[in-house]
Amino acid sequence: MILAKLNHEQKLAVKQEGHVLLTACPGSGKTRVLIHKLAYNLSKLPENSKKRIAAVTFTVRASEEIFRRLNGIGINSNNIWSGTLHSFCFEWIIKPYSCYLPELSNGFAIADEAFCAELVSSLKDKYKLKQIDPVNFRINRDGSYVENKSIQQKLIAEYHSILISNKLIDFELILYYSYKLLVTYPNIQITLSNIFELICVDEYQDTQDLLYAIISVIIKAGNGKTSLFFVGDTDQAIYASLGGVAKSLQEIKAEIDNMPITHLTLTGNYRSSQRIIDFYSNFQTQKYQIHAVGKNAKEEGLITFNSDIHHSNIVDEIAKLIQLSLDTGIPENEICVLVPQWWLITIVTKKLRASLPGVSFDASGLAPMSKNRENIWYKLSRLLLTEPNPKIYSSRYRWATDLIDSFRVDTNTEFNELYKNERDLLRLINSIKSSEMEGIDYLNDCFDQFLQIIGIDQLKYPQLVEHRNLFFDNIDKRLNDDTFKVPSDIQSFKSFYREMTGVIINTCVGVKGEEFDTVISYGLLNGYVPHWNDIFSGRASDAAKKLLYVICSRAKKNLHLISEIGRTTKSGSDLGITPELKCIKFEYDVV
Ligand SMILES: Nc1ncnc2c1ncn2[C@@H]1O[C@H](COP(=O)(O)OP(=O)(O)OP(=O)(O)O)[C@@H](O)[C@H]1O
Repeated sequence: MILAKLNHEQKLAVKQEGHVLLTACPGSGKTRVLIHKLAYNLSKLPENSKKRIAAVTFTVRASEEIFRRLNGIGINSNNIWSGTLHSFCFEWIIKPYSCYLPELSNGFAIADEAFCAELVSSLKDKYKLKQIDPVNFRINRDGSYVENKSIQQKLIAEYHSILISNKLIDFELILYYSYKLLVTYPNIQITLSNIFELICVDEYQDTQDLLYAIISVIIKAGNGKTSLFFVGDTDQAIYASLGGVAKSLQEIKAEIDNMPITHLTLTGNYRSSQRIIDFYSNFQTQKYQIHAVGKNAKEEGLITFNSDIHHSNIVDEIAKLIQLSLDTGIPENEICVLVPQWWLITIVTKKLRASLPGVSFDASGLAPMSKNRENIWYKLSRLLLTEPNPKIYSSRYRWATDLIDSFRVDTNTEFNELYKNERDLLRLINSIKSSEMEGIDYLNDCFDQFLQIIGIDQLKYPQLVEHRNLFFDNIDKRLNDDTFKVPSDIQSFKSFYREMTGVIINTCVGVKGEEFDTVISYGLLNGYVPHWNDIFSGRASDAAKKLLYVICSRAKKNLHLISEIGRTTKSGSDLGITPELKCIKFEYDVV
């Protein structure tokens, strides 16, 4: 029954036992298989089993989507853990076992990105590096730096020692310390392999070496008890310059001591028209035919490429294209505008809102509080900022569990008997209201009311105060950062948690795995796509092809590509059209 909506190949993939590597083209149903694999394996767990199934995703948005979809097919996801690799490591390794590491045994918090960026900037000045000089902060399995230039290495060493002396860890340290804890203490490996009967990794092609290292240690400790399910597409590997490695079957096998892995694939694309597929096949690195098999297969749609528009007119042009789709009956949330750099999201959204006042827009990913995800006040704020609604009941229930756990860790006490279970806690939180209009004032007011009702004097718990200060400091920095121009009113804060119903504005990385009737992508210029980092690291052509492949394969029917003119480098040279796009011979439509 669970598998009724899958084709034969997809069913086989779900039912395949043991370790599996599933690679297939865009739109072939990899995510669908992953969701059903979780549901299928869950259905086989005995009732009241303590076993867990993990789904490690590339973005937080993707893991929320997993829960939403499981909920949609009526699956109780209590035994599923899903989140990014960093949250997996933080929750299952760092939090429970940090006392074993001298660097973390006196307490720690996750460093805010803005704090790290400021620190790196001042260290670059100190070490006489230019602000644009890249520094690779990744750490190898043995603790050495991936970065090989000696000045940069000194900078990283000082950066780490400042973080540690401030009891802070960044994302790279979370991964490295997790790996170190795992290999130093085999009991942790064994415990995790006893907990997890299956570990799924989505978009494996973009994960970094330490992911393979961490997951394979757990798989090996399980010695057959824990299965691995890797899902991805090497043509969509767009993180190479940021450390992503698409390992081959042989390499993955070697990671798990040559245990057998079944390599499966899926054929056919259920998402896009054949015309769109034929267009983006130009950017394929492995040549094979992709056949459209879904309901859009025969759509003609529109495929346009504009390389004449001046960048000062770009918003009007995008607005025109959005209107064009709306006029053909495409709903707002089936239109996506892809910006070349994430900090442009809020600026472009603001301008488009002014240009199309009757259209709603959803700019995701820039919530001012999103950098505090492990902070207890973040966990409380997302419950305060969302309305009780049956559609998100299971998410809010999960967030309440998370809040109860964090409260226990931060205060060493339990919630008042009255609010000890999720339902009572949610009822309490739903009853809290504030008339404050500014996001920060609103949250502060709600936090105070919350503490008062549960009878907690935060001053008695230094960790609560420390985390509250950190939470608001981070928001404050984000709001005051001119680059982001994030709005500060409470409605904007709340809008980050609303279900997306408007035209989506995001980056290519932000919409990995998603699909839209119309995709509009601008900034297709050498220096943006591919990014300078790719150009400097000698991977320009490969990176450009893969980015274009991912961008174009999000579209079901219409695709509008723009390489605007008039954009320059800091030194004033013109940015040219991405060469891999420029050389394509295609009969574009004219609109
Ligand atoms: N067997 C099927 N029958 C009908 N529709 C399907 C089937 N399999 C997948 N789809 C639909 O095809 C679309 C693409 O599926 P999905 O997102 O799982 O592909 P994917 O392989 O993960 O794509 P990408 O690599 O681009 O993320 C979705 O709308 C999905 O619901």
